[in-house]
Amino acid sequence: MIVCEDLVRIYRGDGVEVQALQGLTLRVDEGELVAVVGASGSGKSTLLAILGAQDLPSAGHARVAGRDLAALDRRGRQAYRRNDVGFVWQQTGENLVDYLSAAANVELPMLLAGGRGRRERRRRALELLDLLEVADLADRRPQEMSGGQQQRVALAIALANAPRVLLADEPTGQLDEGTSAEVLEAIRTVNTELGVTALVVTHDRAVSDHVSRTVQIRDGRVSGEVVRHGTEHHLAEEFTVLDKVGRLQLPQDYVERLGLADRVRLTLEPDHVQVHRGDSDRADDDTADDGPGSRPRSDGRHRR
Ligand SMILES: Nc1ncnc2c1ncn2[C@@H]1O[C@H](COP(=O)(O)OP(=O)(O)OP(=O)(O)O)[C@@H](O)[C@H]1O
Repeated sequence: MIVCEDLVRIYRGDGVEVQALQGLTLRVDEGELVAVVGASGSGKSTLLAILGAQDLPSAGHARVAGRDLAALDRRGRQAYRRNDVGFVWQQTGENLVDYLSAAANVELPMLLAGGRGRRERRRRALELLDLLEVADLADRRPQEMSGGQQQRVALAIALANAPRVLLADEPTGQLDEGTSAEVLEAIRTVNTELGVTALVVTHDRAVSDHVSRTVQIRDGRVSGEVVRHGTEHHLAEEFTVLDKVGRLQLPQDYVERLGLADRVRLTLEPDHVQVHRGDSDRADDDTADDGPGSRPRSDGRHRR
């Protein structure tokens, strides 16, 4: 449903060049709920602006719901943004028109798209508000709601025209921890109940608890992925750069988690290299048939 291939976005200005995306590749299947997590400045908003057809990549391809975003003209972009994707932004106030009730806010995108009568618009608005557990607030205006309630209404607005894809930029950025968890669960509800493919962009790593897959980005490219099985988190892979002389930098969380320090032990396997703590036991110490070129023991002494 979402395919990004080698996306590059370079901002130029005042003789300075910023490479916000540096070859980002990402696939999200239909019906998936995926989080993109990265520190400030890692390129999250740039990615979302491209996926939202508000910006174009300097190089690479982006396809959403079967549409090549670079090929859309102005009308095509408008239709895409109105019908194919729904957005939720960080600023709770930005998602809602402050002088309209929650229900009228949800009806507005349907009114702009045309095709649905007044009763049908109202029926759908109430149905969506009900799914998001804010049906009792249908007649309230934004300032009469909490931040979490506003984000639930914002989700209903984003889904009003039944988009195939939901894009959320830091949807919990202004909320406390508990409310954030509730809003992320609400996104999960619409993902499972309506089958909408959802991409949530955030700096909050706790999002991994609420999505099936978390993609990490660093310096404008994908640096790793966490896949969730039930309550278990499995770090699927992490990418790093090997320099010309063979040095590589291990991710800090790997170093901390495994207590790697100073001297580490490398073992060459047929198709990969393992990295162990320098003081760890060698699994094969007792069984290995020491051939020529015996390796140093973990205590630094040679076997023979
Ligand atoms: N219009 C622009 N002109 C120049 N540089 C920009 C522009 N927009 C973003 N950048 C730069 O591109 C890089 C990526 O920015 P981006 O906003 O995508 O990051 P982000 O991960 O969303 O950060 P945050 O979490 O702080 O919003 C940053 O170095 C930023 O300064």
